[in-house]
Amino acid sequence: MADAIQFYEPNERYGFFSNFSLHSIVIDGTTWPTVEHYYQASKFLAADIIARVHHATTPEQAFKISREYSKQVRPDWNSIKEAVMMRGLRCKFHQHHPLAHWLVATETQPIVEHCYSDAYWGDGGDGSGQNRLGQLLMALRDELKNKHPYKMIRYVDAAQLPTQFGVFTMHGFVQPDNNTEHLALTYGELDVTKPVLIRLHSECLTGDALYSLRCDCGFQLQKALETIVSHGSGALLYLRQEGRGIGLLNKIRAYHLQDKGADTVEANERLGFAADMREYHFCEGMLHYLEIDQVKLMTNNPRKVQALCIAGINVVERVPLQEGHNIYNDNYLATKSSKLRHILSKEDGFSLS
Ligand SMILES: Nc1nc(O)c(N)c(N[C@@H]2O[C@H](COP(=O)(O)O)[C@@H](O)[C@H]2O)n1
Ligand SMILES: [Zn+2]
Repeated sequence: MADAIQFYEPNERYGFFSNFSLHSIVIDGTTWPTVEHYYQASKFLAADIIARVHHATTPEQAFKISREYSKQVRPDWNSIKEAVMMRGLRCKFHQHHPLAHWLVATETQPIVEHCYSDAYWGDGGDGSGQNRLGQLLMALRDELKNKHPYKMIRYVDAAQLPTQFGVFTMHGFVQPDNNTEHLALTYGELDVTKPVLIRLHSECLTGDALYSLRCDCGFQLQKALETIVSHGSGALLYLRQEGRGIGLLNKIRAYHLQDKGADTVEANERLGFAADMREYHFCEGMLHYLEIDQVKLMTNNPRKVQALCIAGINVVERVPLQEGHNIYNDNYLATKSSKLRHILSKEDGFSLS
């Protein structure tokens, strides 16, 4: 059996599982500062007691106040307390998207509230308790894992990524249907109440890492990261769709055909592929994790704009990203413009040599 995750203090690694973690929830139009406030207040029918618990300054206070009124707990409490707790948990995890992704990321690990003072919700400290809170969290995990968007993308972990432009946070994901690994690089505090500056960047090993002049990818990647840093915040989704989705070795085959005169679309087609094999549906899940639903999108590619719109993301602005035009990618960019409908305009600095 996988190692159990034990949680208790809200400031520890898995502290977000605690009902004392500072994640507010909205239930029937009322905002509760924590699940603990909601759970403790639900024990009572008297409006003045509910209000006192509701307005407690901390979850610890909410717990303490509720104990003061232990004689006035509603008579049916024992029969409804699990449902109340589950409702609070569902609201917390549905209303704070990263928490839900972190919960699903624990896969099949047992989740245990390690608590000496509680043998009902917790494990009683020695493992003899019922761990009902851990059980409900695992039940919620089972509910979520096969649902949209957790089915299309799985969050795995995050770490710092210092770059020459600034220090980003790198969030790792896996696409379960084909095991492809993707990244989201975020910079600064994302204010998701406003459109977030983002880039969907498809992997191009040759351009991004090997300084190729055959395309514009490396230049666009650099410019996008620089722009995000100078803007103060934003996100770059690095999508592992090498070669417009045909893979690196097929891209070499396509380049070979282009060396013999084919354009970038003809080369793909001669190899038996569509001009562009990429899909973007899973980006919706990555943006869901980041709680982004409105964006300013850095791209020249209308398919990326369209894909986000289909995914329900509000693309309030397309920010042109015309970078790295040179004699080696002149024909490539011209074909991107004429056949793949990339928006490359004179006003934004594009002109064929
Ligand atoms: N299949 C293929 N043929 C070429 O000639 C190419 N240069 C590429 N490059 C890939 O295109 C993607 C970037 O295009 P967008 O600017 O995002 O439309 C990226 O996956 C490159 O590897 N592919
Ligand atoms: Zn490229």
